[in-house]
Amino acid sequence: MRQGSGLEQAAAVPVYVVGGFLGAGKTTLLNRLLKTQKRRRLAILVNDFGAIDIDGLLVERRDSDVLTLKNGCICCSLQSDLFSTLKMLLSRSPVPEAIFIECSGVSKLQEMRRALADPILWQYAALEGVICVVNALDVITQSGITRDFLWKEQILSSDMTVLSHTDNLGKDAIQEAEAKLQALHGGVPVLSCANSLLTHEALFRLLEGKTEKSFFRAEDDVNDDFISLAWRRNSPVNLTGFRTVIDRHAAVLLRAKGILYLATAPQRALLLQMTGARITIGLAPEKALSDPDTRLVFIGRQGMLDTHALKDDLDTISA
Ligand SMILES: Nc1nc2c(ncn2[C@@H]2O[C@H](COP(=O)(O)OP(=O)(O)OP(=O)(O)O)[C@@H](O)[C@H]2O)c(=O)[nH]1
Repeated sequence: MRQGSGLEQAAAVPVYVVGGFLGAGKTTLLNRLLKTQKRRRLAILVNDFGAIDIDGLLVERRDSDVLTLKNGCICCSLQSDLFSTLKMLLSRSPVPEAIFIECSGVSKLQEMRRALADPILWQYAALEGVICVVNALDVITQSGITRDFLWKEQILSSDMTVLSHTDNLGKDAIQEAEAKLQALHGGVPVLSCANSLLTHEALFRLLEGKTEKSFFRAEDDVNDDFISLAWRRNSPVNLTGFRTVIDRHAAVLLRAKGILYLATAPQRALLLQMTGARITIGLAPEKALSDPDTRLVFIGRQGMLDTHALKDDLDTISA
């Protein structure tokens, strides 16, 4: 076990980056990995693109440090916050045994690599691997996302891709998705969430054996393509009105998530998840109840999602 604090430690703390497009399943995968790491003292750094911390609520480890960097992207606008948070974690006593960083869905993973390759930082916190979570349904249906520069950048900058949303797919469809990803990013392991190989041991072993990545050049301003709206309201929301507003803007919403209090059950905090056309509303984690407001984040592309119109529409929903 690692002893001592911060700068006196003998070996660098391993850092794992979990990236992937909006709603791909990064938090879900992270929770799954963390469950298998119960005995280790971990620090988890979660980056939410929106101004409200939702992912911090959804990471289930209670006995670890879960820190959130919100309202921007750690690969660019929040890079200095990333450094100061890592520095703070490394100066704790005892230091964490591993650090997981969940990127926002619009983070460029090559930029994350570049940021974490700082030679001073590397002595204390060394990047062990970059995992990119990819929604298998997007790969199979070749949805619009697969033509997106950022979607490809994230895959091409990773050491390993993990296919999510495979649970409702047959074996052939999963193999098709794996083959398409291999064709895009040959030589890099593709694991499926539904695959029994996806144990933490297998995953970490694969990351340890990774080959050095060739440098993938990212365009500089990809993150400027995205825009978010953080919407808060201190009274419950009428579900029919809410659905009408969501339907009106659905075509340009890439992602929506957050905590919702409905007029029909104002005591119950609900978790809204919307990725593409798929919307689910379920019970929110208990810790969400500490804040009685409805708080939602909506993400879309600049020039397509009209955040002012969306806000105006949301504000008019009756209780
Ligand atoms: N059926 C199924 N649903 C999944 C899977 N992975 C994620 N989801 C669902 O997809 C939605 C988004 O999952 P998250 O884990 O929050 O995705 P994310 O990549 O962290 O999202 P952002 O950080 O907002 O980009 C949630 O409703 C999840 O329950 C999967 O493998 N199968």
